[in-house]
Amino acid sequence: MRVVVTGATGRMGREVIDAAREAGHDVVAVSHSASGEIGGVEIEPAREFPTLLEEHEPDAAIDFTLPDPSVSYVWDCAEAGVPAVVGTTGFSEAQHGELREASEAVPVLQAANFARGVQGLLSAVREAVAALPEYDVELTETHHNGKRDAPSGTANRVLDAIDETRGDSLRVHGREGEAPREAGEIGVHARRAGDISGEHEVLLAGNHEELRLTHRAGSRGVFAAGALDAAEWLAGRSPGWYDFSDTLPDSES
Ligand SMILES: NC(=O)C1=CN([C@@H]2O[C@H](COP(=O)(O)OP(=O)(O)OC[C@H]3O[C@@H](n4cnc5c(N)ncnc54)[C@H](OP(=O)(O)O)[C@@H]3O)[C@@H](O)[C@H]2O)C=CC1
Ligand SMILES: O=C(O)C1=N[C@H](C(=O)O)C[C@H](O)C1
Repeated sequence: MRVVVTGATGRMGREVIDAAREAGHDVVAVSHSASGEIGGVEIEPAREFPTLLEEHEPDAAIDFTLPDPSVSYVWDCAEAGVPAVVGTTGFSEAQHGELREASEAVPVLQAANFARGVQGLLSAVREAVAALPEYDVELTETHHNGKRDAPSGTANRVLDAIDETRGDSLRVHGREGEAPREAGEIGVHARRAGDISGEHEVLLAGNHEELRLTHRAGSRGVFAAGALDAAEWLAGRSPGWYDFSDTLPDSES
């Protein structure tokens, strides 16, 4: 497969380039800030992105950047007919709308988390919340100190899954001062420290007991591998909006 990787010098960009090269894929690395070489691949300037898509005719583009450049890269993919895998998080509703609009022209797969275990976490959370409707729910996510968006994209996805199961909840982001817990609210806590790849814990408590559902990514390689799997799956699909769960085995049936 030939992949174009944007945000080449970022934490995830580097990881995807290394994983893609290791898997024997042909990589075009794109950066808005750097030149030279990365992971043994020559860096191409972001301003040339549309031309690079035309020249290299990649099977897919993989983007882990920031919301604004991500939307712009996906529009270029739509123009060039290149499938786009988007791992970037922190989009506004309007930006999400733009990605969806672009997916009318090309296949677009956006996922807040490319770790397979997070799909398991989502299923387990839905089941637990349905089985324990009266229990208090709190969500804590922990990431490295360079992360910009909070709560994480995955945390928002988990919160949406809870709401899909038990109806819209009040999300309380941290607590300070006089802040008694209200029935049904969900406390959301974002911790930033060191180089933690990503941890999400959903706590359900009631009836003098606790249930903790936790996903912990052991390294960023997990996300890179998932994004590459998604790119292989997406290449050659019809235009449309896809989810990472669509790529996993039991969704093909
Ligand atoms: N879905 C998932 O599984 C995962 C998602 N993420 C998400 O991926 C995103 C990136 O994370 P991470 O790699 O840690 O972040 P980094 O800050 O390390 O990398 C982001 C990169 O984006 C590029 N960039 C920044 N500003 C611009 C701009 N104005 N125009 C074009 N490119 C720009 C830069 O690369 P360059 O200068 O080379 O262009 C930068 O290094 C985040 O939203 C994060 O939440 C992270 C991990 C897993
Ligand atoms: O920024 C990160 O690092 C991560 N971001 C994603 C998110 O916002 O959920 C996924 C993962 O947890 C790592």
